[in-house]
Amino acid sequence: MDDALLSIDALRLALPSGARLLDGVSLRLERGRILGVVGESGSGKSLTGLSVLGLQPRGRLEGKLAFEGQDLLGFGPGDWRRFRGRRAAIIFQDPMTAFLPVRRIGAQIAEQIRLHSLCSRREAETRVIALLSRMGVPAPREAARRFPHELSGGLRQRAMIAMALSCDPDLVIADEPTTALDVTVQAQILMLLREIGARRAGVMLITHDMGVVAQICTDIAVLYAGVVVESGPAEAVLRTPWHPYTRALLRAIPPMDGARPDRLPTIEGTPPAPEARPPGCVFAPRCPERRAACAFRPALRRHEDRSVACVLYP
Ligand SMILES: Nc1ncnc2c1ncn2[C@@H]1O[C@H](COP(=O)(O)OP(=O)(O)OP(=O)(O)O)[C@@H](O)[C@H]1O
Repeated sequence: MDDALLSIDALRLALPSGARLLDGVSLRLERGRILGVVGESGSGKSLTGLSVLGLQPRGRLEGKLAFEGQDLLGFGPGDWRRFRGRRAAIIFQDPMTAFLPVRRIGAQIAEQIRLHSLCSRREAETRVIALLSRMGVPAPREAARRFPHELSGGLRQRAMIAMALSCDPDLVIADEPTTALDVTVQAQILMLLREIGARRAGVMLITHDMGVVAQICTDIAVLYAGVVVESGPAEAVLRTPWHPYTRALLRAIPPMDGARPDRLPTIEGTPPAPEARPPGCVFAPRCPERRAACAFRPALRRHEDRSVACVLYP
């Protein structure tokens, strides 16, 4: 039995229309590790995170999705209610999506605490203040009494992280948690994520920012068109990327020192969106046959053409 905190194997998600959004995602996350899930827009990062919490769009989800060896695909509504918040929590990019706009922040976090643990209203309120304070929210008592729109973006984000951590989840999925924040607040949020990892929880950090990944991740999984094309310890993937797509992603980061190129290299061969692929077309990011022809885009004719993938027709 696989005893990883989270183990995903060949996960596929297809919409009723037949569009394949995830095409074989495989990754593992151990306790105390921070796994950076990277890839360009539309590669399936968020859907992978949402699937772990059973929040993916309606469609056919196949493969293996296990939490501490327990099969998540067999979960019923009651299992998901107990699992979400208590065992696993998600932090979104936009905290306004996590909070109800018409209820005070503190009341919403307290409700989450009371949903998963037997404690009085007063105990829950005390825990909310402690949590907000641990997240570095100044004047936490006052902040708890505010409505979401009355807090700055950075404070709202911390309040959402406080809510996500309120029941001490073993797994935290952070989906672009710092994208909308200025660099100082970004650094503080990354420190918080690092602390969560240090407390033996597992963190899945979904981002397109390789700089963030290099700063705090212990492991990396690179997604491309719904498939993990490369994964491994962060240092190894960053230092000696194996897949051409990973290499292209790293080349696209603006250099911090030395002369800047006039133009950053772009990534050729962005795969067509799943819904745009013709029926029967197989997307093969790891095609071992280097001579395989790609009929979809002229730029992708061969692997040698700096392309990162090929699309094969039956
Ligand atoms: N609810 C949905 N219904 C239909 N298609 C969807 C839905 N959610 C996402 N998709 C499609 O699935 C693919 C992967 O989306 P996903 O949001 O996981 O990408 P992502 O890698 O997180 O991108 P980004 O970095 O822009 O958030 C995209 O082609 C997207 O259009």
